[in-house]
Amino acid sequence: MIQHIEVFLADVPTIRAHRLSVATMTTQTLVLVRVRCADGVEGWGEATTIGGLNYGEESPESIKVNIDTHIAPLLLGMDARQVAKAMARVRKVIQGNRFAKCALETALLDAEARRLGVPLSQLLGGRVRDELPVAWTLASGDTATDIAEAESMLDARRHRIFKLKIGLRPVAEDVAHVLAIKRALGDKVSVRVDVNQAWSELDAMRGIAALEEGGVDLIEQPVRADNLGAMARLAARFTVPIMADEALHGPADAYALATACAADVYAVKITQSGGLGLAQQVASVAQLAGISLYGGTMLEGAIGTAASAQVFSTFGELAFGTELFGPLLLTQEVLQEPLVYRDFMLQVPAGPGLGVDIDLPRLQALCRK
Ligand SMILES: O=C(O)C[C@H]1C=CC(=O)O1
Ligand SMILES: [Mn+2]
Repeated sequence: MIQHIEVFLADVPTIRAHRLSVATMTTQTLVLVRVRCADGVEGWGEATTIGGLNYGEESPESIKVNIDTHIAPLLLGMDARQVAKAMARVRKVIQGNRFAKCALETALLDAEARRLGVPLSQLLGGRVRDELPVAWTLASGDTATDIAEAESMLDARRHRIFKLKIGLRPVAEDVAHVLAIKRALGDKVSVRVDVNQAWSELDAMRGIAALEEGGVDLIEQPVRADNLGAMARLAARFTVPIMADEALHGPADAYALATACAADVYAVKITQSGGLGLAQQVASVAQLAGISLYGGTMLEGAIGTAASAQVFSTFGELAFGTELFGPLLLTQEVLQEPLVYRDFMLQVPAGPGLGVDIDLPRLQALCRK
C-alpha cells in the first residue's frame, strides 16, 4: 500500500554559469519525490525542471504544491504494486503536470523493481544496451572558455559530443562562435547546437545554412515550439537534421510532428513526455515514422538521470546518443555512489530499481528549510 509521499526541493549550485537563450543558471533546483510503501519498500523519482518558469509551465514550487495538495491524496492507500492502475487514476483526474506524474511513476516503478530485485528497465521490456553515449553542453557564453572545456572533456575521455547553446546573440555572432569551436575541435567530435526556440524562420534559414556548411551535425529546436510549419520547411530545406525538443510533450505531439514531417530527430525526455511509459511511446511513434532518437535531459540530478538511462537503455535505435550529463553540472552529489561515466559513456545502473541509492543526510542538508 502507498503510505507516504514526500517532495524535496534542493538548491544545488552549478559548476559554472550555464547560459541558455531562456535563462542563465547558477543553481539547479532538484525536485525529488520519495514514495514509501506499507511493506517497507520505498522508491524515488525526480521532477526537476530548468529556470523556474522560464523553460516550461511547471516550476519546482508548483510541482511540490500540486503533488502535496492534489496528487498525493489520490495515491495514498492504493496498492503500490499496481503501478499502471495508480497512474491511470492520476492521469484521469489531473490535467497537465507531466513532471509531477513522471516523478511519481518513476518512484512507484523504482519501488516495484526493488521488490522484484530487478533493474527498472526490466519492467519496461528489458534493455538492449548497458551504456549510453553522453553529450556535454558548452554554455559558458565565451568561445575560448568553451574550447578549453571541450578539450578537457576529450582528454578525460568523458565527452566527444558537444551541444552549444545559442540564440541569445545576433545570428552572425552565434554562427561565428559555433564555427570557431568546430574548427578548434575538428572532425573527432560531433558539434551540435540548441537554439531553444530563439530564432525566427528567417533567422533559422540564414543560421542553419552557415552551420550546415561549417560541419555542424544537429540543429535543435531552432524556432518556436508551436511553429510546426516552420520546423517542417526547415527539415525539408536542409540536410543537417532538425531536432524537436520543446515541441515534444509526449506521444500526441510525437504523432503530430511526424504527421507534419516537422523533425528528423526527437529529443525524448521522460519528464516532458509525462512519464517513463509515455517516453517509450514517443520512441515507438518515432520508430514507426522513421525519425531518429536522442535521449534528452532537463538537467536533472542523479535520480532523474538514472531513470532516463533505464528508459533509453530499452530504445532499439538511439542514433544521436544522449545528453545525460545533469549530475556532472552540479557541485554536490546526492547519491551514496555516483553514476559511472567512462570512455564517453554513462553506464546504465545494473542494480535493483533505478540502481542508485540516495544519500539522505546529504540530500537533507541541501533541502530548503
Ligand atoms: O535541451 C534543453 O533545451 C535543455 C538542457 C539540456 C541540456 C542542456 O544544457 O540544457
Ligand atoms: Mn533543447
